[in-house]
Amino acid sequence: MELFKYMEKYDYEQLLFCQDKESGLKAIIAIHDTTLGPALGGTRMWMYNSEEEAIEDALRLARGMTYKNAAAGLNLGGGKTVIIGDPRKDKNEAMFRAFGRFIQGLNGRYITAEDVGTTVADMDIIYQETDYVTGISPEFGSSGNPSPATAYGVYRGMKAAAKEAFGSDSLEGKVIAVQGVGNVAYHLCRHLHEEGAQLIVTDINKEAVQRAVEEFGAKAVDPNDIYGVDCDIFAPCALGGIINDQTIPQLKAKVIAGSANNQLKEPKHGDIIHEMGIVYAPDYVINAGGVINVADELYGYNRERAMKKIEQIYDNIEKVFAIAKRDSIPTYKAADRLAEERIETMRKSRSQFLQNGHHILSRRRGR
Ligand SMILES: NC(=O)C1=CN([C@@H]2O[C@H](COP(=O)(O)OP(=O)(O)OC[C@H]3O[C@@H](n4cnc5c(N)ncnc54)[C@H](O)[C@@H]3O)[C@@H](O)[C@H]2O)C=CC1
Ligand SMILES: CC(C)CC(=O)C(=O)O
Repeated sequence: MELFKYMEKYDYEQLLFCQDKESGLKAIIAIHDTTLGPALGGTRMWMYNSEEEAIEDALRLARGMTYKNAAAGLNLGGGKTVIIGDPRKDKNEAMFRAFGRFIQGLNGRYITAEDVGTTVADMDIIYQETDYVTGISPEFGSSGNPSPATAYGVYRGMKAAAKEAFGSDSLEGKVIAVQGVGNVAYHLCRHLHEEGAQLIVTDINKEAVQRAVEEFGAKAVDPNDIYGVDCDIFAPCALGGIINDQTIPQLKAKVIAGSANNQLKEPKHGDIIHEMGIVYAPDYVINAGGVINVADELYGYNRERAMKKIEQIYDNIEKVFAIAKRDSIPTYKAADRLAEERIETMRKSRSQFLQNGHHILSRRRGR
């Protein structure tokens, strides 16, 4: 990949490579856009097949955070970190302390949190080195694990999508196929079960599947079979790129609404599902509950205030559908328009984030 060419194409600000031999840290921090404020986005730890794959993931996820934070109405820009390694074997305290010092060196341009492969315990270690970390333990007055908040936002957004597709936002009796029943989807399934939905689940982790079967009466299917099951709603809650040339012809759902980041393999797949009449709730709008929750820590965490904002994901999804109709475009493009319009409006009145400017972080310093 020609890095500067790619960064120029999508207007990235900064890409950092952080290495610490003693602890084995190999981290890539990507900062996409700080027009709205400091870049906030989680840290993913994953066994990438190559450094190039890790860089691509960091860049793509960082840009997604710019759009997610903008569409959610947060005064935050977009960034993300990937750490190369096996989260089950390669973690150690020194690694996250070293990573925390690298973040501190950015002086507030980037704030981290959890993502796939990292936990509240990891954020607590990072917090020993820097204030620019969220999703830390409630014992520190913070919001803890963002997954239940993400799940609640997806549940609210799914209701809005159901209203668009079926004329009612009730999920009672709806058949919902959930791909991946990890941290987010476990809580999502709980909300759906409580509302009387019928669940079909899959996961490569058999224990996770068993838990959903036992607690929510879900029916289990093999991972390859989830796309073609008879259902009303498909909820992708594992990894990205799963709406693609191979999976689209199998889909029977009328709605796609789930937590996974970067669900569309390529933009053209958003066009294809639009033409098929599938109501797609764009990933970064529906899965913003976690970032809304951790971002509230920057004001001194208030759960009630955060949950109120997460509830509004229902309205944000409705806004996206309205723009899609107004401009006769697919919903994934409408979401981009919502985010870009907000960034452009703000760009006119402020430029890059300045730590010593007046900003939410200046309120946090006195904590
Ligand atoms: N945790 C959060 O608050 C947020 C998560 N997301 C996104 O939501 C998705 C899920 O996140 P988490 O629940 O935190 O991750 P997780 O790692 O706890 O759950 C993902 C689950 O998917 C399963 N899985 C992986 N590959 C699979 C496959 N091919 N078929 C079926 N299952 C498979 C895993 O075994 C795991 O149980 C990710 O894409 C993440 O980036 C987005 C916003 C916030
Ligand atoms: C705090 C995280 C849930 C934010 C993030 O990285 C994401 O929404 O993907």
